Formats: sequence, C-alpha cells, structure tokens
Amino acid sequence: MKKYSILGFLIIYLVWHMAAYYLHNELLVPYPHNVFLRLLSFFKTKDFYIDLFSTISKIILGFIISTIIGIPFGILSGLSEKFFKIFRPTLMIIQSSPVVSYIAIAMLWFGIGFYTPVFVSFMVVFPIVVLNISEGIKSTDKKLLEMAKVFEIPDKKILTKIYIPSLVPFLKSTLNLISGNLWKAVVIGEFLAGERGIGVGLSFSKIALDTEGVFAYSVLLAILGLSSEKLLKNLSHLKRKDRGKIPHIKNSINIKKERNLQNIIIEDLNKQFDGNVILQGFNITFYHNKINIMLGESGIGKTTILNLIAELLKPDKGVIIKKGKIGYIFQDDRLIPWLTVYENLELVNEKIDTEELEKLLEFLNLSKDVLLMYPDELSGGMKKRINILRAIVYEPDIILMDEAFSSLDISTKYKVMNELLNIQKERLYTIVMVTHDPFEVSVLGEIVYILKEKPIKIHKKFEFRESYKRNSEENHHILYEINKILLA
Ligand SMILES: Nc1ncnc2c1ncn2[C@@H]1O[C@H](COP(=O)(O)OP(=O)(O)OP(=O)(O)O)[C@@H](O)[C@H]1O
Repeated sequence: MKKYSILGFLIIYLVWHMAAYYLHNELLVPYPHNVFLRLLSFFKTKDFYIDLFSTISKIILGFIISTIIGIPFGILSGLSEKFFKIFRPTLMIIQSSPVVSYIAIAMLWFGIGFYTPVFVSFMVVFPIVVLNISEGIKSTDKKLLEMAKVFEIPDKKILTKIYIPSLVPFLKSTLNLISGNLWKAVVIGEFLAGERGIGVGLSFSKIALDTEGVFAYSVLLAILGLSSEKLLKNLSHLKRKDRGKIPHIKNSINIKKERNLQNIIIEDLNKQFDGNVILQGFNITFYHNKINIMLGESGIGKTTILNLIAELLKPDKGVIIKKGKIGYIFQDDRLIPWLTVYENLELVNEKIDTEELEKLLEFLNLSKDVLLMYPDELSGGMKKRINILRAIVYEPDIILMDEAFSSLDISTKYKVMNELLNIQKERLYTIVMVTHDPFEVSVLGEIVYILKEKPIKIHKKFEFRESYKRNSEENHHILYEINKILLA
C-alpha cells in the first residue's frame, strides 16, 4: 500500500514539474523544488512558529468546544426523539449555510482575530459531532437495553456501561470526519478574517502575488492536514481495557428455600402487534418453586408471554399477578461484549459474595478463570452457563428462560441442564421456560403446557414429579408421553 502511495506522490510531483516546465511562468506555476525550498525557509523564521502555534491553538480550542457542547447534545438527541426533532432544524440551518456566512457573522461579533476562525470551526464541526453521537446512541443494541431493564440496572450505569461504550465506533468515525473539517475550517477562517496563523500567511502571499509562497503554504497545509488526520486516526484506535481484578466480597447469602409462595397468574390477557393477534383472553398459571415449561410451535407467542411477564411488553388488556424479582435467561445471551464476565455479573449485583460465586461456578462446571474473560473469548456452551449464572447472582425469585439451551450440542445441553437442576434443588426458583425440544421437557419439566394455535391456547397440561428427584427411566417415560401428543 505504502509503495503505491509513494508512486502516487511521485506522479503528482512529475506532472507539476512538467506543467511548470511547459508553462515556463513562475507567476502561474512555480517549479516544485523551488516551492519546497521556500517551504523549508519558513522553518528558519520565528514568525512561522508563532503562526503555526496560533493555528494549532485554534484547532485545539475548536475541537474542545465542539466536542464538549456536541457530545451532550448528541446524547440527548439520541435518547429523545422529541428533543432530536426540535433540535434538527437548528442543525439543518447550521449545516446548509455556507462557511462565509459564519465568517461574516463572526467578524461582526469578534472582529478580525483569534476567535473568528474558532467560531467557524465550531459551526462546521458541531453538527458532525451531534449527528454522529446521536446516531451511535440510537443504534445501541436494544437487546442489551432490554436486559438492563429486566435486571433493573440503574440509569447511570446504563449510560456509562452500555450507551457510551456503544459509541466507540461512532467516536472513531466522528474523529475521522472532524480531523479534516476542523483543519480546513480554521484555515478558511484565518484566510478571510484572521490576524495570525498559517491561513493568514497564505492570504498575505496571495495579496503580494507571491505564487511560490501560495504554493508553499498550500503544500504545508496539505502536509499538516494529512498528519492531523493520521494523528486522530491513531487516537481513535482504542485498546481493549485492562481485565481488572475480582474483589473479595463477604455478603449475606440469599438462599431462600421457600422463596416465593405465589404463583404467576395470567388472566384474560390480550396482545396483538399491528393486527397480528397473539393472545386473546389468555389464561395460564405458572406454579411457584417449580419448573414450568411452555412447549409449542415457532411463532405462536411463547416469547411474547415471557416478555409480558418481564414487563418488556405491555398487555393490551388483562392482568399478570406476580411477586418477586425476575431474572431472565435470554435465548441470545445478551452479555455486554466490552465487559468481562465478572463485570457483566457485577452489573446485576454489585456485591456478589465471593464464596457463593465460587460455589456457583463449581455447580456450573466453570473455572474461576472465566470471570476475567470477555464474552467473545467464551464458547457457546460457556456463554449459556454465564447467562444462567447472571440470572442467579441477581438473586431472583422467578427465572424466565427462553430457549436457553437451543444452540447447544446434545451432550453439553444435558450437562448444563443437570447443572441447572443442582441449583434448582437447593434454591427452588419459580422457573418459566420456553422450548421446542421434548428432550428438555423430559429432563426439566414439572408443569408442562403444550401450546397450540393462533391466538395461542393451552392444548394440554401435564404435572410431573420434581425434576431433580426423577431418574432417567421416569424422564424417558415423560419423553414418550410428550412425543405422543406432539406427533398425534
Ligand atoms: N415486538 C414485536 N413487534 C411486532 N411483532 C412481534 C413482536 N414480538 C413478537 N412479534 C410477533 O409475534 C409473533 C409471536 O412471536 P414470539 O417470538 O412470541 O413467538 P414464539 O412462539 O416465541 O416463537 P419462537 O419459538 O420462534 O421463538 C410472531 O409473529 C412475531 O413476529
């Protein structure tokens, strides 16, 4: 790549040299070697350094003001559609006005001097910052936000741990966009209304009909522009942060055997999405301290029921009677990619007892090392277990599970399900689980609903002995019963 860039620059030099040779008029096109010599001569004068310092100071000030004001405006615009709609006309006016308008206004307000180029750069860069940051906030993964809502993560943490890190790729593109625009805006401002600076040097050379000077300043500006772009690009290559440490915390362990004696009762529930009726006068009871399973075809509304219980959706009509904290084991894991496993767990419980955590890791057949790993360093099976672990360290009363084992191979699935049973035996959560898989029902199911049709209806209800007390023969019998119904 570098080789081709050098070749590109050599071609420019050659074409320029030939143009100077054929025109043979230094007032129109000076020879490149003369221009470069002139450029070198700049570095011998004290005034040049004062000008350079002046231009760089304006760039830095323009950058600081634009980002300090632009980032909060961008965050607000991303979080509130109403705010964005009210603020959008201002941005549109700023963006569609020509730069000379700002120069004219700034000259009236600040006169010729330092602040006019800074103002111009602010007007050029501010909308870029606001629009990019707002786009970044809007594109934050909604699934992570849903996870944060279910686990009652405080707003401040949602902002710092989910929204702001999601902005990183947008901050990179913003920095790339700003770097070129900021430099150019400051120089235009200086050229037309500056007192000191590289742009002023260019302007004076033009007035003096000093073509060589104009070319030398232009080359210098191009070099400085390219370097500043490269510098900001390097700044934007942020490294993954340190993995941190796991603190030792002693905390009261919240293992309640009879944690919640109330069933989850759904009465006369209606829910539709744009005329797609999912639930119509739907009634169901999920029993406390039991593993309740909903088994049914794809797309009939099982996840919708879980989301209604978790209050991620609002019912159109009807009531859901429930009591206690809800942990959700999502189908798609929803671990925050830029946080280690421990930090993901810490988000839902700041004071995880260290001994308790070690015990749970053992239950789930996970080593302690996993805590300092990032989600992308985990296998699918490990992610599932961490997803289960997160729901448990939240110390819930109810656990919702949406096809939590679907992507696992059969032996891992069996292992993880047995690990879950170990925990359920001790803690007796109220579990509401969705699956397509009769095998999962046979291992885990205690109350089993077979759901059919649209709007959804209970086709059949089974009650089985506690799953952690059953043996494989009983499970086999359940599998046979369920398959008989499904295949009928
Ligand atoms: N937020 C939503 N907006 C619009 N439609 C939705 C929404 N959530 C679910 N639906 C629709 O409701 C129907 C039921 O979806 P749901 O995910 O609850 O089914 P499911 O039984 O869990 O399916 P699967 O087993 O494939 O996960 C589908 O037609 C789906 O497109």
